[in-house]
Amino acid sequence: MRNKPIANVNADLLKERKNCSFDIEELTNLIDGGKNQTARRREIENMLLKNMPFDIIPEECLSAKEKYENAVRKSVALNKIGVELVSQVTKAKELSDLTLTLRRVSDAYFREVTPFLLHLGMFIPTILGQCSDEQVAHWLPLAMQLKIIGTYAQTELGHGTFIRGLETTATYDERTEEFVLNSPTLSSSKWWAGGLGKTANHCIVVAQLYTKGECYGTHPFIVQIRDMDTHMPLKGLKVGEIGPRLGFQTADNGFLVFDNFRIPRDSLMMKHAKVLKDGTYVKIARHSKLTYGTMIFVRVLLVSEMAFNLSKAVTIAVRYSAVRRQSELKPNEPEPQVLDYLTQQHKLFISISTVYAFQFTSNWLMKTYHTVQANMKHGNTDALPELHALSSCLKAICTSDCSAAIEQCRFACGGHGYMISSNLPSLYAFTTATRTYEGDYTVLLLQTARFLVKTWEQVELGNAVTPMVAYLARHQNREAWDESPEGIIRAFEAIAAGVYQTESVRSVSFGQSDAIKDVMKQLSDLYLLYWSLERTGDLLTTLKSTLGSYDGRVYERLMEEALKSPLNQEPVNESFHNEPEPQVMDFVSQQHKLFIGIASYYSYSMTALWLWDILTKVTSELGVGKTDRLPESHGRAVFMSVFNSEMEKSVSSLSAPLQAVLRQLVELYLYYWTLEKRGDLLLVLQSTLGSYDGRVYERLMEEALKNPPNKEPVNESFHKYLKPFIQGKL
Ligand SMILES: CCCCCCCC/C=C\CCCCCCCCCCCC(=O)SCCNC(=O)CCNC(=O)[C@H](O)C(C)(C)COP(=O)(O)OP(=O)(O)OC[C@H]1O[C@@H](n2cnc3c(N)ncnc32)[C@H](O)[C@@H]1OP(=O)(O)O
Ligand SMILES: Cc1cc2nc3c(=O)[nH]c(=O)nc-3n(C[C@H](O)[C@H](O)[C@H](O)COP(=O)(O)OP(=O)(O)OC[C@H]3O[C@@H](n4cnc5c(N)ncnc54)[C@H](O)[C@@H]3O)c2cc1C
Repeated sequence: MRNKPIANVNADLLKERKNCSFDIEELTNLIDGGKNQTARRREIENMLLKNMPFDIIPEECLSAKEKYENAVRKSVALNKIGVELVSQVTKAKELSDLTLTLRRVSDAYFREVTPFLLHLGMFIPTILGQCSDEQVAHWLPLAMQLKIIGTYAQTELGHGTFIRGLETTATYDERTEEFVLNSPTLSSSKWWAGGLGKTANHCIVVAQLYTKGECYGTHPFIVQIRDMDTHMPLKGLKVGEIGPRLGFQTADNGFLVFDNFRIPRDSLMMKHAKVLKDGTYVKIARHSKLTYGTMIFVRVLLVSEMAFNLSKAVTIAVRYSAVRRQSELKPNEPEPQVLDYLTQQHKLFISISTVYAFQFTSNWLMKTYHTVQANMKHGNTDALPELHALSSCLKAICTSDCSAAIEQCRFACGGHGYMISSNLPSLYAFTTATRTYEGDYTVLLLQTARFLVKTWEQVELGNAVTPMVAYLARHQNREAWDESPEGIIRAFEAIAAGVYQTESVRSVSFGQSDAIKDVMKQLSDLYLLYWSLERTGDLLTTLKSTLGSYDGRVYERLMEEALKSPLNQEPVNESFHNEPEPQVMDFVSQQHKLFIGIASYYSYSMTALWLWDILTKVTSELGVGKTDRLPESHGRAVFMSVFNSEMEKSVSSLSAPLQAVLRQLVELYLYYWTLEKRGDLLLVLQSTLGSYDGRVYERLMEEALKNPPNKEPVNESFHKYLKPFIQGKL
């Protein structure tokens, strides 16, 4: 499809393409996984192009209700073709290639996401990973042919991260051989599941399993929630749409509340545990966390999702940068393409290399995932902790880097990048959510840290560890890892870039031409160099050590540090008397995210007052500098010094405690910005989360109930599209 010559191509773009040092088709084959896969992808793309309805009015110009209905209309058309194609496939590998192609092509039809994302991304994988063989035989064909539409409802108003804290209960009633589902509190309302608000008629519900008076922890259940004919919510359920959000606007994320809702015994997904008719609980799993399997799978998928989304953003930004000309550098000469500015290349090229870093790592991670799954089928769960640690940190880093890089791509497109039609805002809104869902960034990094600490203990005991973390043993050897720049960078490369380097080298080592190898090597080097420079600060603090100080005062420093510990500030810790659940505010990582916002507010207010008086002078000072780093540091220094001095002037008349707090804020601001470069400021609250009375869950539910989609129990798109589709009449 892309091979056809296109009329009226911008001359600058043509020129750039002519400059390409390698055969583009060869690289396309490499990305697709081979010539045949490229041909198959193009065949499917062409077929979809012929058969898919396009938008008549741009999606972004529709109302929320119209957006949803339009998304259902397009999804149903796409699903029809998808189901047909899937039914022709006989081999597992063909199915996974086809699914990936459909996933990629489907993105061309949605500015936002399809309400079927959770059906495909989590409902079907959970059936495969959590059901017994008999259950798979029953549910999978229904789900694959979209005779039922499902979602995954785990998160509640009160708990998302801490799964063990979920409050929804499933209590077994042996008289009727049913489970009774209940939402005992407001905070136990299921919240967020995609497709739940209006589309799904089935739902995987994660609930605390009770039988014979004992709680056995969280388990997944497969539950019908809407009537198959009328689509009305079943009796005993309150279900609706949660309200507008940053992105995911057409995903109809929903809430679900249970009131003595009864489901058959075999609704429990029984691969890893079952409840017998008489209520006896039988554990089958060899590892206690196997019920978390779908999350690992989606974390693995997300690495390739991020590669794909960033590849779209950087393609947009690079093409536009080739077309866009700005600023007359020499009189009477044409303005340069913005792509020729070094600063522009600095913004963009790292994203290109990041795409490849993510894609190669993702291919490797998916293979690792399948190997671990195959071993687990034979009863070996040894590699699961490492897979969990790997998928956690790779998911956290790639989602975070991807959304930051997409923002850079938007900045690189100037004002036009802010237009919804550029697609950059929607790509950002989609990817920034991935940093939170399927496990919050910080929480997942802490899971990996936990694994590394345990591994370190093994290393110290002299025990063997897996190849991926063997560097921990090597780095006990001071010769291999000294504090010279080379030593530090060596350590950093080994830790952070090992997979990418080896995988990219392996993938391009045969078959590929020298031209492609050169480009891949350049991208790989750029990625390594960029991150060793960006994170030099992190690497240097590795020496922030009581043991490794220059003066060798090891024992004095150990004691000094011990005395600073907050645990030593009170003789008896309150957990001796009771064990409260921590507020997330108590996590230092959370305070790190929030307190700088308060300090910044004061800094900006003080500096704004001061700036007003001496605007002219400062404007000329801010103009200095040839790169963006220098003026950024200059601006930051102005904020710091003005904040410091102006605050000092204005606090002298205040009470001592208030003075102390304000001075702490100054210190925090200064200290934070020596470590970080960015921070957020929320000046106008208008927020369900930040209300003065702290009634967060009540306000979230109140707002959700005001949501227009909840004013009608069944959306008209059910009768128009969904029902005829499910009944095979479309
Ligand atoms: C035909 C049509 C065409 C269209 C085609 C389209 C095709 C579509 C295909 C693909 C689509 C791809 C896109 C997918 C997008 C999907 C969208 C998803 C939307 C979002 C969904 C969600 O968010 S669902 C909810 C997710 N929730 C979370 O992730 C919660 C995060 N919390 C946790 O994971 C855990 O609670 C925790 C890890 C943070 C803590 O758990 P817990 O308290 O139980 O454990 P401990 O901290 O006490 O640790 C105990 C011990 O267990 C280890 N451990 C923890 N987790 C795991 C695990 N998962 N596996 C293995 N081990 C685990 C932990 O390390 C500890 O080990 P120790 O040895 O004791 O140290
Ligand atoms: C667009 C979107 C779609 C979603 N779709 C679904 C879905 O389909 N199904 C579903 O079940 N869920 C879904 N979710 C929910 C999602 O999985 C959770 O929001 C996510 O897991 C984060 O949990 P939380 O909201 O409880 O965050 P919290 O845990 O409350 O996080 C708040 C803050 O506390 C910090 N924190 C929490 N615990 C710790 C700790 N132990 N140590 C240090 N810091 C900590 C976090 O880092 C974060 O800064 C979706 C969410 C979004 C945004």
